[in-house]
Amino acid sequence: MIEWLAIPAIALVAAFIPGKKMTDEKKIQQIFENRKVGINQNDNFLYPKLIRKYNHHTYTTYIYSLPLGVPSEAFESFIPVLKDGLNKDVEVDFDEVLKINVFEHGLPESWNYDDSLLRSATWEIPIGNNHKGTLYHDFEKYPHMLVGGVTRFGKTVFIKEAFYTLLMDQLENVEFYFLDLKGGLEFGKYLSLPQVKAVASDVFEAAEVLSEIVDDLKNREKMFRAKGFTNIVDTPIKKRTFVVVDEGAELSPNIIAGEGKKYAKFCQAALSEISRIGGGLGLRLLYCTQYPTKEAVPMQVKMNIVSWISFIAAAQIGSMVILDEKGAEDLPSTPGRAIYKIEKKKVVQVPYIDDKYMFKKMEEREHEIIHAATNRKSVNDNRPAEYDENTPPAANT
Ligand SMILES: Nc1ncnc2c1ncn2[C@@H]1O[C@H](COP(=O)(O)OP(=O)(O)OP(=O)(O)O)[C@@H](O)[C@H]1O
Repeated sequence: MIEWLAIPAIALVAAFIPGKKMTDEKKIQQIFENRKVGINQNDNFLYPKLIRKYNHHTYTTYIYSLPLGVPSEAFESFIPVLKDGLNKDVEVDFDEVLKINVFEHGLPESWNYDDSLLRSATWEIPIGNNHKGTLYHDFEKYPHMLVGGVTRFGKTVFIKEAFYTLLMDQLENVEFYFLDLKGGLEFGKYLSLPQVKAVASDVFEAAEVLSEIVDDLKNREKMFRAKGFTNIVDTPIKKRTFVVVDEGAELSPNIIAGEGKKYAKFCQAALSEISRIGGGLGLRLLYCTQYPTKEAVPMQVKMNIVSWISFIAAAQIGSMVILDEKGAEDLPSTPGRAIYKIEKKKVVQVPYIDDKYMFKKMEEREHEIIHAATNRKSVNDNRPAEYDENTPPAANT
């Protein structure tokens, strides 16, 4: 009989006798044995078998074959055990074989953003450093992003670095609408930039701005249909419109009381529409919340976003809502530490940026920033005459 055994924790301490320095390879083997990771076959207990080992500059990869019948998902819950046992960062991956990367050094506690991270003329933003380098997110491939995590762990800093990067890389082509529902305190100061079209600071203003965006969406849809376009990335249209929502829960009709309720309902419907059809038409949604509940993240928005970033979550349920799997609740309490997920989860340290740095750099390029809007003429050269830069939305008057 074959059975999968995963006996609850047995103290690992015994495996690591003080004074005796065990190699990581031996420790992993010992952990397999202590945790009974394997299957029982005809009275023989079969463990994963090390088939290859690669030494890289800063980490080692161990590759194991698994006895038939061992479910690969079981290794997900095994990661914290390995981390504790080895006292190192590890990454576990399964692709026919079990791959364990053991890293010599932890991630930096903090690192500063600088302009060398910019990738001019792209829609890529640095997500953060992991053990192998800097990861980038490409909004052309994955147009929308859901950002979660408890308060004070880096959501706003992340949105700012995304905003700064996109602005500096695409001065002539980018425009932003901020639903800055913490009173407009974070992004109101950028309203004078021609690329920032509107900053809504409450649910009423948000409804007004979203109504303009949805009207524009309908115009774009009509124009795409007339021209036979299916996705903006395959057209000559260079303009991209970012709608940034922080904090999404402030638009929940179940949370808002009184008069605001019906505006909130409209906002959620509009955001659902943007997430559903906006991507192909050039809209990009960056939706942030510290309340990962179905009230704060409307189902349509959630279903249409396939790239997620979560800072530390208060509980497993929070991680499940943002990332669709657990893990964010176990992140260290380091501001800027996050899990970025598209198909697979990656732990990163997001670069730190502040208004001072952004203002300084924007001042240095003030002339370009201001004149970028006028240079836009050629951007949408393929649009019909009635659809130009002056068609709505243009809430930043
Ligand atoms: N990437 C980072 N690297 C280092 N420190 C960071 C980073 N991100 C945030 N911090 C620190 O954490 C503080 C809070 O960050 P931030 O304002 O982004 O949190 P938040 O999650 O948006 O909070 P809130 O939900 O209250 O708005 C920052 O002032 C900074 O000191």
